[in-house]
Amino acid sequence: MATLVLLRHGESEWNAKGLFTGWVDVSLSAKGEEEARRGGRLLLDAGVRPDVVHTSLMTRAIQTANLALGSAGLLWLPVERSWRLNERHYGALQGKDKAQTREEFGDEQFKLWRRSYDTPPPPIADDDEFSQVGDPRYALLPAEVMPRTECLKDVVDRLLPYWYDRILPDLAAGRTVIVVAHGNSLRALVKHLDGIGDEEIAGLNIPTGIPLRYELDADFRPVRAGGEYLDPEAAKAAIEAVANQGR
Ligand SMILES: O=C(O)[C@@H](CO)OP(=O)(O)O
Repeated sequence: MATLVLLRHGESEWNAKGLFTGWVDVSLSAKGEEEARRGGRLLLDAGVRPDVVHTSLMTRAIQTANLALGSAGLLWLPVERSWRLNERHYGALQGKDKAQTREEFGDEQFKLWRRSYDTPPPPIADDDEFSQVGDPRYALLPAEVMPRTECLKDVVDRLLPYWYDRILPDLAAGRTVIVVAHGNSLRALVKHLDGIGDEEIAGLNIPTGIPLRYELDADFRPVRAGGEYLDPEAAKAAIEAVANQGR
């Protein structure tokens, strides 16, 4: 049996403003910092002690990992970071207000862009102020791999190599793993873990800052579908709030 903990970063400055964020590298809000610290205390209270942390290359996930692990007394943990755990690239929607986008394009299109499995938003132009082309952290990424937009399916495709090559070996070695990432990169991982269908995944939302624990069997399949939030009541309300963004 292996233990895997998934943690979405705390509220970011752009979550608070209701903007599509994607690969734009915004920081946590003060509330998000507190959520991250609380996430660490939840780990401590539940007796979950990760041996290794995996994060994306994005500041909000790295800050969350540091704050959560700091409050759990685990700031020393070995860490591995990868762009493959980044948030879904939101294409030309990056920097746009969610409520205004919904008003301008209608509920159907808004839902498709936000939660459908295989409809990406229009690509972002390389000279857009919210493009990541030229960002030094992606300098080693081959040009043809650098996304200009992504749907959830694209995220599954770029995340799974990291799951199989980097995370599974840690779990197989008996390590408890914590993955600190993003709403949509974690939706992609949960879809894979729980075998959620392409239609059904539209209804799944991940709250900020609340650890989600999975016990995995010998085949690295969840013992209990959906895992277990370490604060189920808070998770319920927060999931609802994510689902209702843009309304
Ligand atoms: O803007 C984003 O990058 C994501 C996560 O914050 O938003 P959504 O939940 O709308 O996919």
